[in-house]
Amino acid sequence: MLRLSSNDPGFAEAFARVVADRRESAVDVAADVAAILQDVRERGDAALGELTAKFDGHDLDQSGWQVDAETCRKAFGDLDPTLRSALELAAERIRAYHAAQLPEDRDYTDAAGVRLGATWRAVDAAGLYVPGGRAAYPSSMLMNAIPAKVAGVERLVVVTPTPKGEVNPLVLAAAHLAGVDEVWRVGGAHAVAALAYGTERISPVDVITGPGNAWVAEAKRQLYGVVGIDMVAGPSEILVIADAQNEPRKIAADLLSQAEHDPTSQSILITDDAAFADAVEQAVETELTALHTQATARASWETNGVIIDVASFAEAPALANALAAEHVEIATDDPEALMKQIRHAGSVFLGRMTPEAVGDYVAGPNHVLPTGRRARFSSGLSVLDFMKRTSFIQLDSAALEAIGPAAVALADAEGLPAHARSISVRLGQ
Ligand SMILES: NC(=O)c1ccc[n+]([C@@H]2O[C@H](COP(=O)([O-])OP(=O)(O)OC[C@H]3O[C@@H](n4cnc5c(N)ncnc54)[C@H](O)[C@@H]3O)[C@@H](O)[C@H]2O)c1
Ligand SMILES: N[C@H](CO)Cc1c[nH]c[nH+]1
Ligand SMILES: [Zn+2]
Repeated sequence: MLRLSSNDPGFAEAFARVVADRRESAVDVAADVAAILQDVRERGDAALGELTAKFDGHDLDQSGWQVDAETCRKAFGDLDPTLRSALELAAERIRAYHAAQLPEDRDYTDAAGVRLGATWRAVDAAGLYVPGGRAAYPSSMLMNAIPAKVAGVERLVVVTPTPKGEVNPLVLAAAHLAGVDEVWRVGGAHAVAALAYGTERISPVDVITGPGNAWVAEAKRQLYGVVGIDMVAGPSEILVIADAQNEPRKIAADLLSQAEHDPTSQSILITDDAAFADAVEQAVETELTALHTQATARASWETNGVIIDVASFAEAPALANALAAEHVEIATDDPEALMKQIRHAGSVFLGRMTPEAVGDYVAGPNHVLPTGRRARFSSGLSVLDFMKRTSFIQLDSAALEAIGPAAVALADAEGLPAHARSISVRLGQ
């Protein structure tokens, strides 16, 4: 864990190093991933089977490549009632939030008499990555599948690893609840490759969404263009901006909530009170001992944790914008004032009673969010990631008379006479 103070003479350089390190390629997996993608492209299911045996420790021919719909339905039926209600509440809130994102088609005639518009259509097939290496993620099943359903995608294909061949029943129950069509028991970069290229068993998809570790995130990044991707959603990150009015143990718990995801996860605290910073540092130690995910959270906190004390919160927005973190929690008296100045963040959590973890499960907005400073140019997963827009144009002869000559002039200037001709022949020239 790194302690920094904005009063220190070397602060600017030290903070610049923190910003430069905010990439999941803290482990550089690009070359390994490129080799895996090529292997799956060339050898299909044979490669997928071998890589699953190597990384997840089971033989797909023995354990089964796919989980059928009846098994998912039964997993849902067998759920403990409390867990079923929790899953249903999460699903309802996620559905309601995403339904409001559905875009409207446009169709109008402008002043020149030209009819213009755009229609939104869903992709035919979506590949949904549901992580499952260190922990199982039924919540990510809902966060991927519900927006895809709302968008109107016809084929929803889930890939999810089942380490040692063990399937998590809540993940299957969530697949049933969300209306997923196929569940394949493969994970990692190889599963993403299978979705993009297709294999003997898995038909390719048009868009791949969802979160994952460094290998999954890098595979999506490299496959962009072969398929659509939502954005790069890698190991989780949290930036907490908190004043001394908070209880240190609560802020410590918030920092560890993301540290426990992955040893390469990143948790940062900005505070305006050095004594509070000390107290949170101590509280993290106490909280860590209570977690069964302690080893991962400790590795993450020790390697990537940062506590920055600033002279005033007026310094915080610039630091937050440079970090462009996946999650930003603002636990101060006037969170709104700081939020207005934060331009780059995946999602912002306002006030002392809004822990980031509530957004991971039940708030409604999507928890699949850009990491590695990509909130500078990407947004969280939405219904629009499963849709694309087609524009349309219609002219009558009066409209063509109005705007056609300008097009002819531009086509001539570009040295493209056939373009000019296709317009001028209709203008009677
Ligand atoms: N940004 C977001 O929106 C968001 C949301 C939820 C979860 N997450 C992140 O998802 C990740 C989940 O990670 P996870 O590991 O538990 O599950 P995962 O499913 O993402 O990855 C597990 C798979 O990685 C592959 N793998 C592991 N080691 C490998 C190696 N050395 N070489 C090649 N492949 C290897 C294996 O196939 C394994 O099945 C965490 O980093 C978490 O922070 C991010
Ligand atoms: N915090 C993760 C996004 O970075 C989402 C998640 C799912 N389950 C728990 N947390
Ligand atoms: Zn989380």
